[in-house]
Amino acid sequence: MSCIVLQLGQCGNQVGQHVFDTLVEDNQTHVNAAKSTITNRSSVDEYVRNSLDRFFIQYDNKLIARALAIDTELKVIEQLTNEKAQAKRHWHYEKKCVFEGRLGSGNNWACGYRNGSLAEEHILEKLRWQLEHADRVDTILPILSLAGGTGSGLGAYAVECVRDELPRSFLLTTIVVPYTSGEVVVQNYNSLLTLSHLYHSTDALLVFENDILQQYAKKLVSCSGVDRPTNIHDMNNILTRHLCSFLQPIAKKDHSFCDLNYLLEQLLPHTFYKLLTLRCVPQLSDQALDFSTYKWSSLIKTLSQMYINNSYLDEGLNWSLKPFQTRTKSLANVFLSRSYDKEDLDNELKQYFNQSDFYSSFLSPSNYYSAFQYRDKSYLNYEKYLSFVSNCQTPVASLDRIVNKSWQLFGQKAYLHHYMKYDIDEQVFLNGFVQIEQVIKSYNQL
Ligand SMILES: Nc1nc2c(ncn2[C@@H]2O[C@H](COP(=O)(O)OP(=O)(O)OP(=O)(O)O)[C@@H](O)[C@H]2O)c(=O)[nH]1
Repeated sequence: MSCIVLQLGQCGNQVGQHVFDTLVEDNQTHVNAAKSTITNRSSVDEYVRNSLDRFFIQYDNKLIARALAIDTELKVIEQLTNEKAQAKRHWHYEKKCVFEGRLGSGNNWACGYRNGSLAEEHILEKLRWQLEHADRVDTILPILSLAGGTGSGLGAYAVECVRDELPRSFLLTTIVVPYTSGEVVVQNYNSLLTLSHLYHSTDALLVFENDILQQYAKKLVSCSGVDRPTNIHDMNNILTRHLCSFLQPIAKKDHSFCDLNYLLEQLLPHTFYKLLTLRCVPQLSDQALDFSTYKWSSLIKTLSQMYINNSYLDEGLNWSLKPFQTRTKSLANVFLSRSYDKEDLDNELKQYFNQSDFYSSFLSPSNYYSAFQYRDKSYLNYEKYLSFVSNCQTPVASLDRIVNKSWQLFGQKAYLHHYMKYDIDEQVFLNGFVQIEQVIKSYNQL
């Protein structure tokens, strides 16, 4: 089974490149592990093979990313594909799968969407090239930011085209929510329009928020003992570590690897509930990792307290909150644990996560969560790594903020003329409001 990554706009391309770097890095970590640590070499070889087949075309000893890199500006694409950048990596992009425009979309969703319609044939041609080089493509992974013009507008258009072209493939879209403030004035309009279009055309939306990524990056930089400001690279590192922990192979109880679609089916019990979040532990800087040991019980306890606090971070938690005071409810959950140790986590997970207060009342206890373990290799350079993917209420606060801020502008008809120039009229906005308000309401009723 293969996956194709659709890198859309500046953010999508920068994050997408990090994703492939991280996948390759994870596939290589066992090479340096002590021989005694790896007790099942053939399973690890199978893991690496499985990951490479999923994300790379292997040709003539080279790894070609199963990716489309699409932007309407040259800058980022050039940075990704120039010879110097390609020479540093163990993998590269196929030139035929790169599309760069010349004009950008000027942070205007409507302009991006129009650019998407102009680029449709080029995008589909590149997609078909990738399809021809895969035995079976089950999952398409678009990555984009909600706020710019290209990722959001052209991205929304491209995802609709892919949906029409591949009606049976799973579309899992990674979205990056802009900072709450300090960016472009129309970011909430762009976000609203992107969300409402993607909610139609994709099966699931995996939500990352720049405010949280920045807070997380600050925490890691400050505990690494280095005095420097955080940058976008730190944030993308965190995002992709989370994301790849979900994308890399994981085993079922019978030790066979499961497809990504199998995990997604566990997480999407109802077609209307598409919002996924990822919480991972431990949250340590690379420098701190070398000096840290931790137990599964403490990782699971921390994760449950993060959930109770409705927080993505393990810092600043209110430890006195009890499960009945949980600030979020969920509809479906998946745990993915990776390590070299053979411990079974079932009892620990039960102790902390068999809490009816965590879940929607629709759920029966047997459906609270599913757990998957891989115990023949750890993830990257972590001794143990636990990822918790959840279809829960957490992202609703961001959606609510986007809708409210958009209403404030829309009420005064502010900036609408920028959108009308590209045939996006008030009705398109009103449809977007109705749709996302319905999503918020449905999640709030869980
Ligand atoms: N996490 C993260 N956010 C990014 C990155 N690059 C841009 N952003 C965010 O993405 C939003 C802007 O979107 P971009 O992807 O830069 O813009 P674009 O989609 O290329 O659109 P145009 O510039 O209008 O052509 C802002 O919220 C930025 O904070 C990145 O590498 N990582």
